[in-house]
Amino acid sequence: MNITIIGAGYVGLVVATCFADVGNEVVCHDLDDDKIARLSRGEVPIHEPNLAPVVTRNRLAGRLRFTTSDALAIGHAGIIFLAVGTPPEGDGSADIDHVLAAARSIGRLMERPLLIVNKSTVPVGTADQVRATVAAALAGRGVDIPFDVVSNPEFLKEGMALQDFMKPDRIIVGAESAHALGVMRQLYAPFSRNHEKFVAMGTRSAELTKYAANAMLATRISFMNELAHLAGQLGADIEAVRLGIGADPRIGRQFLSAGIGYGGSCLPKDVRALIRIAARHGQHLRILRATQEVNDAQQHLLFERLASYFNGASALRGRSIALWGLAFKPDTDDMRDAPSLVLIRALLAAGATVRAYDPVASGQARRLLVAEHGEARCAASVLFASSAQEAVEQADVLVLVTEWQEFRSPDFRYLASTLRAKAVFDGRNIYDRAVLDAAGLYYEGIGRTDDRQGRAAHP
Ligand SMILES: NC(=O)c1ccc[n+]([C@@H]2O[C@H](COP(=O)([O-])OP(=O)(O)OC[C@H]3O[C@@H](n4cnc5c(N)ncnc54)[C@H](O)[C@@H]3O)[C@@H](O)[C@H]2O)c1
Ligand SMILES: O=c1ccn([C@@H]2O[C@H](COP(=O)(O)OP(=O)(O)O[C@H]3O[C@H](CO)[C@@H](O)[C@H](O)[C@H]3O)[C@@H](O)[C@H]2O)c(=O)[nH]1
Repeated sequence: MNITIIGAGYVGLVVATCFADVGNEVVCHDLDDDKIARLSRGEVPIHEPNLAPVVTRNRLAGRLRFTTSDALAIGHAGIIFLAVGTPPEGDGSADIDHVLAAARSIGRLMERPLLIVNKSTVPVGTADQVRATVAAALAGRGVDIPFDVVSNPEFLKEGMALQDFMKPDRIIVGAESAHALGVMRQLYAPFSRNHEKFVAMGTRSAELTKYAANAMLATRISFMNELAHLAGQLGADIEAVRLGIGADPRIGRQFLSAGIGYGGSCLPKDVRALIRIAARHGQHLRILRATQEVNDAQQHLLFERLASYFNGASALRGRSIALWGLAFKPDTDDMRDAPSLVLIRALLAAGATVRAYDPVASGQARRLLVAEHGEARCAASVLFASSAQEAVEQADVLVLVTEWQEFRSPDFRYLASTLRAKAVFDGRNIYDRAVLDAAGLYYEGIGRTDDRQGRAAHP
């Protein structure tokens, strides 16, 4: 089939690549000249494991093309996916301007019947708005060309995007016509071979399903983070509790890891957007508000622990804090809503300096911090190290922020010899207190047995 994807970001590029890889003729369109130029000459602008070779083989086979021309993109296919950004507005509502702008272009340029498939995460009722926008543009041209609008939210995770798309748990399709549903079934047949993954419903249910899924995931995380505080105070270990409850199939093992709060481009923004959607309908989503409140506090936890360890935030002035990991999770360079930024901002405000290392996200982090603090302040306060080892040299303490594979088994004796205050704060519970004790390092995790939580710990 001929398919067009509008938006070549973390989602659009993966969707375009995977559809091309199963034999479709795909055109991927973006407004960003630089992104399209890089993609057209074979560069993949995001860090996503295993994506680059699949982009390359499909590009070289001629099945995957990139363009900034909306006329070319819209003329290419009978199926057009919208995978543009839906960033948060000031009050947390999802901004669907990019979605509606793409819909207007389609209405202005389409010359034949179309299936318009929305993949962006959008408020309930957006499919109806897309339909109205396209219809208005057609009416403005004085033409009547049939089209359908389908909601097909995406559930891929960054860092695992290719396999999530190629082997999805479910394919949610909200459609109001049997014809649209039939085309979507055919399109997704290669990804749904071994068991039925296709779940058909109305467009509004599909739109809500996306928010409901992310809200549930966020709530599990906040629940575990809140429980971790209790575990720490009671002398229990949240990691043991996690294993214990995760063994119950009604609960399941995934998304129970306590840490420094959920971040990324989706969970924080989608929780806030769903709260706003409900508020507009007079509903106060109590559970979700608590989820967000716990998460906001959790993102500040490591700073509070550090302040407490040094006997007060004012004692952080002049301290050098090493950070391992900047991205909101491993295997991505995405810094959107990364908890590391909350920690860095607080450390800089307290007068500390930061030595940060991330295998791939340092460039994005630097851009964001320079935009916030200016080039000179950033250069004076944050060193972007080129290795994990360089980050800890001359640092007082180490904070593990992102659980990249390469941080899992460090030389603790080396850390004990190089860290001036000989302390490790583990924001992801990946280390074993006994091993650090043996190496002569002070250890604090999140809700671990014997966490002293910084109480007068530093001599
Ligand atoms: N990132 C994820 O893991 C993920 C997963 C599932 C769903 N989503 C949802 O998918 C959507 C896209 O997310 P993303 O992370 O890929 O965003 P992104 O910011 O990485 O990419 C969006 C792209 O759309 C382009 N764009 C904007 N308006 C355009 C227009 N009118 N025409 C052509 N291109 C246009 C931008 O230039 C950008 O390259 C969002 O609604 C997001 O919530 C994201
Ligand atoms: O047990 C856990 C699991 C995750 N996290 C944190 O939660 C955040 C989000 O992680 P994850 O969900 O793996 O990453 P995303 O790529 O943001 O994916 C989420 O958001 C996407 C965009 O909507 C959805 O498509 C995915 O299904 C959904 O998992 C990260 O900061 C993680 O560190 C935890 O703290 N504890």
